[in-house]
Amino acid sequence: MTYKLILLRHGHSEWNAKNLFTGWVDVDLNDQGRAEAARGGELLVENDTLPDVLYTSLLKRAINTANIALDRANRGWIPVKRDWRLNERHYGALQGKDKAQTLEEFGEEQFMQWRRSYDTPPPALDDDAEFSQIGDPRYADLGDDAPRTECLKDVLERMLPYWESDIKADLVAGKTVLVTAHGNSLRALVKHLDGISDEDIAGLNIPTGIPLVYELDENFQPVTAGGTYLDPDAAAEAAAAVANQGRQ
Ligand SMILES: O=C(O)[C@@H](CO)OP(=O)(O)O
Repeated sequence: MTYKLILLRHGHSEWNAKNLFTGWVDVDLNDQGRAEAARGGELLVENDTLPDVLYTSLLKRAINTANIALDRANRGWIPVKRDWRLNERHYGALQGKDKAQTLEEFGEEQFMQWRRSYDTPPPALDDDAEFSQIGDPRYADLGDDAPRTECLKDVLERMLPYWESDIKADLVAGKTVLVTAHGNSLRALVKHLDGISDEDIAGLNIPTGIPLVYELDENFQPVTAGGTYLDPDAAAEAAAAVANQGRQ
């Protein structure tokens, strides 16, 4: 008995294209992102990997990616659960900042520590800053616990309880689960599934719009380490592009 989990990072967003740190800012997909999402849906069909239930973050780039992909797979009718715990990492005071300018201003070491270290969050974002989410009704239940910045460790800690309580329960019920989320929230989940060390996770980048399928054994261990991208060549190329952001 194995479980099937599909991870899908949203397609390119307007801010990916502008090379801005995004985090919890609710930017939409651009045309490239919508095309990637549609291709993601086709890959699900071509590989006969159709989800029974969908999980998304509360951010429209993930929601719309899932809608487009599932529509293409004629699967728009499956039940949906959304939770802030699948949101992108809150990027703190870097939200809305240009990645290339940030690299230039702070240097490679600090830039990469903020982007990819496991436990160093960027400086916190002020509540009255332009790109703050404080006061956004979708996070009202969080009250004062709403994050003002997060490192990957924080993302893992807020995401894992939801994985345990909800997502795993659907897998155990025999459902093929699609999680449509973000570069860093999916890195956190992959770190957990594959048992990647705090150091090695820095080198892992998730490409946009390409389904990553995990077959998990009864202990939720991946049958194939790292899962299987439904288009491995495109995934390798796109992951390298993510790694190089800020440098073009
Ligand atoms: O800006 C962001 O929110 C993320 C994902 O796009 O960027 P990075 O890959 O630099 O963590």
